[in-house]
Amino acid sequence: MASISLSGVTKRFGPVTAVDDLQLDVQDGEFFVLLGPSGAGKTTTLRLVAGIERPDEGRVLMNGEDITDMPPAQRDCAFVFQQYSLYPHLTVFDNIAFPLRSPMRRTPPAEIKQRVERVAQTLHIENKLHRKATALSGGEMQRVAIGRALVREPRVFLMDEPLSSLDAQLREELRVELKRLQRQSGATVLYVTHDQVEATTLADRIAILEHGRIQQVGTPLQVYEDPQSLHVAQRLGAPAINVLPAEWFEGSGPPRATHVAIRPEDVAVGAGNGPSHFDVIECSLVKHLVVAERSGVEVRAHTRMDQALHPGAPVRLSFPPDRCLFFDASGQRLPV
Ligand SMILES: Nc1ncnc2c1ncn2[C@@H]1O[C@H](COP(=O)(O)OP(=O)(O)OP(=O)(O)O)[C@@H](O)[C@H]1O
Repeated sequence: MASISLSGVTKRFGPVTAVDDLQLDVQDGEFFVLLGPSGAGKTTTLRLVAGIERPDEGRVLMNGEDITDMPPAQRDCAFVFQQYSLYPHLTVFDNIAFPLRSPMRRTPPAEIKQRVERVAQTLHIENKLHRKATALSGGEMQRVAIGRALVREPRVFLMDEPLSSLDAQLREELRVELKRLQRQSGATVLYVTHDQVEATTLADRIAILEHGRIQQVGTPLQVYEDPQSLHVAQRLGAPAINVLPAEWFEGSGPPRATHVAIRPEDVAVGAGNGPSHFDVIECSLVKHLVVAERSGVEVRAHTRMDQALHPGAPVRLSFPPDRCLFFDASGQRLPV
């Protein structure tokens, strides 16, 4: 396994700067997730590490060695794509065995058999090995695609939204399996997603990417609890963090604050009328979530089981100052 570093890496496509002076350090054995919206530069970053793209500026290092000019085949990275690009005319066994049979590897047949069977067992597809790849469900096909990466035991796994084409249940199952496999093998994984649930459950560390730049790096909890910008604060959390007008907090925050944000679980909910009352718009008993409104601003808050609220009823919401995050007009976090 290996560490990966990108140092001052920029990649342009004509007028578009896809990756902009990127600084990234992924440690050996780390599950590192790049999270960001469409067009943020996530796929380009993976392709730069794989060697499919060449940076316009900056260097790519693996285990400290400069690999910027090294061809992809020599980098020993296994790529798993969003679409399971299997060979339809081959069986599951032959699809998984494919990388071991490349002229560069020349693995003996007995070893191929042993490795393919081991990987198939890990992914619970051992009884499908002799089927054609096309005779599988979507979830099974994606397992085969992941198996084809695992069988190689590469230095680094690069995974580009590998679960996004699957239905919710399969995605969850495979997510758990991927994490277990990575823990057991100690593999270095650089994983791209725009799904925050996937990012926070899989990652040892997350980088939030936007416009080709890293906004913040940290463990999921660090990024969730201590976002350095409003953009990052809004990236993690479902329902999303509440953003409230600073006028509601006059005197209790930094004077330069233009936005105040608070997580739904930090809003205190009390029944009844009062000077700070809101109108309930919606409440979900299952999720203990209330949506309330005042002066056109919607606030989401978690309620207790025993709080009987209904649409149209008044509710008192309060925002403990120690749970509020203050941001300036450019969206940067302000110290309190
Ligand atoms: N080969 C290319 N030619 C031209 N522009 C490109 C190319 N590859 C990427 N881009 C542009 O670079 C930017 C970053 O693209 P990239 O695919 O890395 O984003 P992403 O974060 O992976 O997005 P998505 O989640 O939609 O896959 C986008 O504006 C995209 O249109």
